[in-house]
Amino acid sequence: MLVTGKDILVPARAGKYGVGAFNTNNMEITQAIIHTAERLRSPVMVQMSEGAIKYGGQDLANIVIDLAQRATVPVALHLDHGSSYESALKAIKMGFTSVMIDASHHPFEENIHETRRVVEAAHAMGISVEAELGRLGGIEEHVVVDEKDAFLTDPQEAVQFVEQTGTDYLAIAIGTSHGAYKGKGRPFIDHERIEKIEQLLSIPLVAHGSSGVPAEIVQRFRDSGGEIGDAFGIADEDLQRATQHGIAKVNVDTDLRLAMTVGVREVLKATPKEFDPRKVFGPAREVMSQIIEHKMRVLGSVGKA
Ligand SMILES: O=C(CO)COP(=O)(O)O
Ligand SMILES: O=C[C@H](O)COP(=O)(O)O
Ligand SMILES: [Zn+2]
Ligand SMILES: [Zn+2]
Repeated sequence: MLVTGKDILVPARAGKYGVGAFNTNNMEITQAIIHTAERLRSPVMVQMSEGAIKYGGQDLANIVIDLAQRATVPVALHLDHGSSYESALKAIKMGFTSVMIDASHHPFEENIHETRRVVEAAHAMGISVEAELGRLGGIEEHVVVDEKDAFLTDPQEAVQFVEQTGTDYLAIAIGTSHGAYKGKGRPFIDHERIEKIEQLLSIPLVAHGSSGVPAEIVQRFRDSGGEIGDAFGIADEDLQRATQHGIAKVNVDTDLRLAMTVGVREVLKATPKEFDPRKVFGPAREVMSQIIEHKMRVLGSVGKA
């Protein structure tokens, strides 16, 4: 069933488990996400960035909405990294049930102002809101953030931010970063910071940049002709600890990008004469489903629907 992000994340925070928020860019990724959630009786959030909206538009949003409405587990359609009030409102008009306003690159007061505008409008329409405070490294939807410019979320500032904006859930910078290169080796996750924020805030917390970038998928990517450097993701143990301390929404995009691409590359490498799109793109769904299942088991959302 199609629900709001709050309907999914408030129980997750209370139940001390995480819910995967998986980015989609096409039908096959959407099917892998929602069918796996259905099979494992797990709530799930399907998210589209502004780039995905540009790529798939209302066509793709409608695929998500239709699969979500026909699902028997809770599914939210979420705008990932919305860059403006207008972008958030446009997503709501498209049928999104949760929107992020990411004004974390603006000065604190401006972030508050922009976020509060979106909260007031979204709440008037019964839609949930995610905001962000602090700055991840890596590449975000609209800006490249050099590691030196990244900064972790200040717990006291987070309290003030939530009080003044009314956001339903808050993305915090805790050491994760977007993309396949999250640092040399295991990224450092500031669990002390998470646990301080957990004590001060009762709303669901969000971890961006939470792909695990599994070595097995990276190897399959290389073996099927892909080129990738020293790729590292967040460790399962770090995610499990974070979900015990307030992290309820866990964002995953890179892992599905790698899995989808591995699925396609392996078909094209093994059967160079193949040109049936169903045979080229279809097998990737299974590769993605395995990644999604692993994440749902790590986060503890299996059976929580
Ligand atoms: O944060 C994300 C989407 O908002 C995705 O992070 P990854 O790049 O680690 O998948
Ligand atoms: O955080 C960003 C997401 O991974 C989406 O990235 P994208 O803008 O390439 O779709
Ligand atoms: Zn951001
Ligand atoms: Zn993100």
